[in-house]
Amino acid sequence: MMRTTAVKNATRKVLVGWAKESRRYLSSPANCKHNHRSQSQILLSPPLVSLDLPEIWGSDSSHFDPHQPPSSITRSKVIDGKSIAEEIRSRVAVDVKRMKESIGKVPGLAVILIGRRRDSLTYVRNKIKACEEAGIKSALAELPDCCAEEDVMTALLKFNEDPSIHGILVQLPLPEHLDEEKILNVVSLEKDVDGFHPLNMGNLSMRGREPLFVPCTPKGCLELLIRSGVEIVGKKAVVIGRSNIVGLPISLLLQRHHATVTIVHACTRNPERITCEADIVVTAAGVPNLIRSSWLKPGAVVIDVGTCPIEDPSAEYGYRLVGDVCFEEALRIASAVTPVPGGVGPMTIAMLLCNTLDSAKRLYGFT
Ligand SMILES: NC(=O)C1=CN([C@@H]2O[C@H](COP(=O)(O)OP(=O)(O)OC[C@H]3O[C@@H](n4cnc5c(N)ncnc54)[C@H](OP(=O)(O)O)[C@@H]3O)[C@@H](O)[C@H]2O)C=CC1
Ligand SMILES: Nc1nc(=O)c2c([nH]1)NC[C@@H]1CN(c3ccc(C(=O)N[C@@H](CCC(=O)O)C(=O)O)cc3)C=[N+]21
Repeated sequence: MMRTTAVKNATRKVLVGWAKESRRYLSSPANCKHNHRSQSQILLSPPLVSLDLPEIWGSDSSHFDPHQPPSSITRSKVIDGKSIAEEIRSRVAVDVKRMKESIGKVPGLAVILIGRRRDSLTYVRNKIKACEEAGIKSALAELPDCCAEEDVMTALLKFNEDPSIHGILVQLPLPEHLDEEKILNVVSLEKDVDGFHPLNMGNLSMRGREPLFVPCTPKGCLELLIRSGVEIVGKKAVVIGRSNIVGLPISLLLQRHHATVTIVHACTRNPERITCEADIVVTAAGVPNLIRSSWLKPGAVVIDVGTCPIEDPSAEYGYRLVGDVCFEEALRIASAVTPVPGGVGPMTIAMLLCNTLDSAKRLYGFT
């Protein structure tokens, strides 16, 4: 019963948010050329975050943060994902505390880690540490590389049924012998904080529909753009990569924010000619130094999702991460660039905490 009310409230919230955003979009002078059309003809992007984050998902890409003075929207050349993520995480922590004090519940995240890939171990460690710092409960199921699909399903079903768990993440990539599609299909839709369930992805891609969760990395990229004051409406955006978990959802999100989006992938001929016309380049290819200065238009904004581990015995864990972008070259020509590390990566984790909190709020009808 309580659950039904909570879901109804959440639905109402989305609708109210949608209507509010519609009004804002239609009344914005920048969009007045649309005003003669009927509202239903306009692709409106409703807010995607129902956490009490700033109203940053508005269709006009302008953002408003009730906790920050407007002067905080500054454009520096290096987009500092680490500090933006820290700010979001501390606000999640405040909300978690408020939830605990008022209803005696905290959000819970379960992570399923299969095998011992070095990078996966680091990411999972970081996610669990971030949960602890935000007051979110975490549970880790570690399975050996050679585990059977059934073992994964058992762990998944246990978390699906556990009322103290509001988010479930199956760390990818999985070992070769496991069927990723089959496994991700089993994650409860209401706990799919990664947003990888086909129904969440489908709703993200369809006009007029709302996913319960938006994938963390794509959401983090948009958050970085919006918080850095980058205008998206009507801009030419190029996304490099079309994977289900990064490239595709990023392109869908940019489209929801009214960018004109081109997708570049491994079979694209002459990608450089396409990227050098873009106002915004989001790259998620996993190819170190793919993006040279000749690939960029002067003044472009560059979001580097790529994280390639490169052997480095002098680094703490024996490797360091490099992005897709030749950072020094990009700095010379772009108006803003995200670094690797310290750009999109920390935002992915911050968005995971947001989605987990959001999930718990939705379940308990807590606002
Ligand atoms: N910072 C973060 O939080 C995260 C970072 N990542 C990183 O982002 C990168 C991409 O991840 P993911 O999407 O999972 O990787 P995938 O390998 O699944 O996808 C890579 C995509 O890039 C395309 N691609 C590969 N090489 C080229 C090229 N030379 N030119 C143009 N396109 C190319 C591929 O094209 P095609 O489809 O034709 O094969 C594919 O669509 C990786 O480095 C990963 O580590 C991933 C998740 C989160
Ligand atoms: N189900 C699932 N969901 C994911 O979101 C997911 C995944 N599987 N598999 C792997 C990719 C990769 N990913 C990153 C998360 C954080 C950083 C991150 O925090 N990076 C830090 C550095 C990390 C470090 O090395 O210490 C940075 O860029 O500054 C990077 C990458 C999430 N992924």
